[in-house]
Amino acid sequence: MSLLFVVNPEAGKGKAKSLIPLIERTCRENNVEYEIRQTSGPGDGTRIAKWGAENGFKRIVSVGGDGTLNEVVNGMAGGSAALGIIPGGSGNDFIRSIDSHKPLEEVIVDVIKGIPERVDLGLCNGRYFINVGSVGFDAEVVIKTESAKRFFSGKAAYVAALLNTIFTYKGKMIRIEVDGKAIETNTLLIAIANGRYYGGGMIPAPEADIKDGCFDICHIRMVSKLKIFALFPRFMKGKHGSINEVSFYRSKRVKLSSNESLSINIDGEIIKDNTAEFEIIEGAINVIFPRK
Ligand SMILES: Nc1ncnc2c1ncn2[C@@H]1O[C@H](COP(=O)(O)OP(=O)(O)OP(=O)(O)O)[C@@H](O)[C@H]1O
Repeated sequence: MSLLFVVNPEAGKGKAKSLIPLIERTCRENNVEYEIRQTSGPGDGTRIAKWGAENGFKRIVSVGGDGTLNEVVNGMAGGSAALGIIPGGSGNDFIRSIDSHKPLEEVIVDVIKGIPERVDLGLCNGRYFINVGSVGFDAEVVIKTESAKRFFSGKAAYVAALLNTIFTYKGKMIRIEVDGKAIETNTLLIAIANGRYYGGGMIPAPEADIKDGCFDICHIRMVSKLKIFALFPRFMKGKHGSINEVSFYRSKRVKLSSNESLSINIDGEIIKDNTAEFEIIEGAINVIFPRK
């Protein structure tokens, strides 16, 4: 059996790269053939994973955060190789949905010995995602965090972006088509969830299941700034369901459109478009699960 490790050397401020000696040692100890390739910039994870899928690697392993994982997924979707995940980024939200809280050494052994199981993927405007797509407040926070990184590091950049967004975000008029119904409303955010956790462990859709063939969709209508402060801690814990402005849907497809350009957050990466068409692709990828 051959494994390909796709390592983003920049992920987690070098954390993913620092795992290379441990990966090499664990593979040698387990007598498996392996190859390690490092990404050289955005998009390279997709290219390397595609190359691996076309060249007979049975297991392709993302070593980085959710951005690297998204790129690897886009390179191997539709093929028969199984996806392994080693958390080495600053954001490692998807892996929380497959419930691995083991030490990294054991995670690497799991990637070698774990059993692959079919998991759903989302497709948005032609691009695959494995975790969560969203539009609105949280996508603005992602954009602002990137700019804040010029002045602050890590968590401080995120907190600065969050506060800035709370004070400046005015809502987005979005038309939402789901299950043959359409609503148009001023929206705080809409999250289209395959995985259960995003944005550093927040829980937009507490019932989301990566194997159920459906998205869990959380829509929150625009609320006052004061209410955003009240809502936020509940959203973090997935306890926002009883709030009036919150609605949940479960569906295989959802279409969002607006007269303005929408910032669409796909597994933490932003794309811009006036429409976002989401479709679930049931059992589209084999993911290696940790051994019990
Ligand atoms: N060699 C490289 N240099 C710079 N960026 C890279 C390199 N290789 C990959 N990338 C980009 O790094 C991005 C972030 O990676 P990832 O999300 O895995 O790590 P992270 O540490 O969790 O990052 P962040 O928290 O900043 O999103 C990816 O979208 C990828 O395109």
